[in-house]
Amino acid sequence: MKIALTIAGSDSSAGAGIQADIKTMTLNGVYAESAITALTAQNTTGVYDILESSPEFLKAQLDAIFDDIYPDSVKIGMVSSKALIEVIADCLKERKTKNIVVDPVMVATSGSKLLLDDSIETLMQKLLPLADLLTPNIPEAEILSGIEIKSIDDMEEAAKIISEKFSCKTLIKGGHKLNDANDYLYSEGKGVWFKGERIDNPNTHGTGCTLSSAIAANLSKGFSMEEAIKMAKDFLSAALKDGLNLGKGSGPMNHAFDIKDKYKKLGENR
Ligand SMILES: Nc1ncnc2c1ncn2[C@@H]1O[C@H](COP(=O)(O)OP(=O)(O)OP(=O)(O)O)[C@@H](O)[C@H]1O
Ligand SMILES: Cc1ncc(CO)c(N)n1
Repeated sequence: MKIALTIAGSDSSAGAGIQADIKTMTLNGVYAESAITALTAQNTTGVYDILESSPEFLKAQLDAIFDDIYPDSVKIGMVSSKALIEVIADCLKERKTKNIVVDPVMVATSGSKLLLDDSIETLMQKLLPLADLLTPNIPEAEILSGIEIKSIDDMEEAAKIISEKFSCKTLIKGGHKLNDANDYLYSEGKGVWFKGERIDNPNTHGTGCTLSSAIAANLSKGFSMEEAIKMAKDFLSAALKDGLNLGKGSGPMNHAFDIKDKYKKLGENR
């Protein structure tokens, strides 16, 4: 069995973060491991508190993982402070990790900040150059590229700038902000659009985490970057389409859309 590791924050409502990553990786047929950067007290309406892991404890988690079950791919999500970013960067270099997908999480769907402003520079200098793929949404891509994104042309230009700046492939997600469900990949001098079907579902909590984890899972199974992205988008669309509607805000998707009927009997109320 192939192994994927997520290095990210915990979401107590389990729609995003570590919990979304583990569900996604598992349902995409790989074994999921996790190193937790922070606990968040979070639900569909917002992030109410954050307790960061210490750098020493994050390093201990990573050492335990890499000394024993070596991952075939790594997805990195919420990492809020400089010291944690440095621990991860040092580990990835030392362990010669492959198939690194970085989702440069800055703000949650609910609007809460998940990355400290003064850590963005460290993220750009230390972590992003180690990535094989970056998956920013539009506001994140504006910060990383330094240009404003108001059109499809701007999306293409920003992806090229980011890709050249950090020497990696860059997938800018159209998502809910611009250009529906269409995402743009810039890689080694050429660009390609991934067109998705726009699903009319306000419950998009954790879409970014899910997409990047599914890509990492697919890379660990040996698929090419373009195949991995295409399959990840199909998985995400199906999870959104299932129409789960939980919580008072932007709710989670049903990652288990494919197997829900298999266990239905066991879960039925008397
Ligand atoms: N309504 C939708 N229908 C289909 N695909 C969608 C929809 N909304 C987002 N997506 C897709 O979901 C993926 C994640 O994009 P999105 O812009 O939501 O990421 P994000 O803002 O990083 O997510 P998060 O809200 O978890 O931080 C992209 O592939 C995007 O095209
Ligand atoms: C822990 C965590 N990571 C990432 C996101 C982005 O959706 C979130 N809301 N929570």
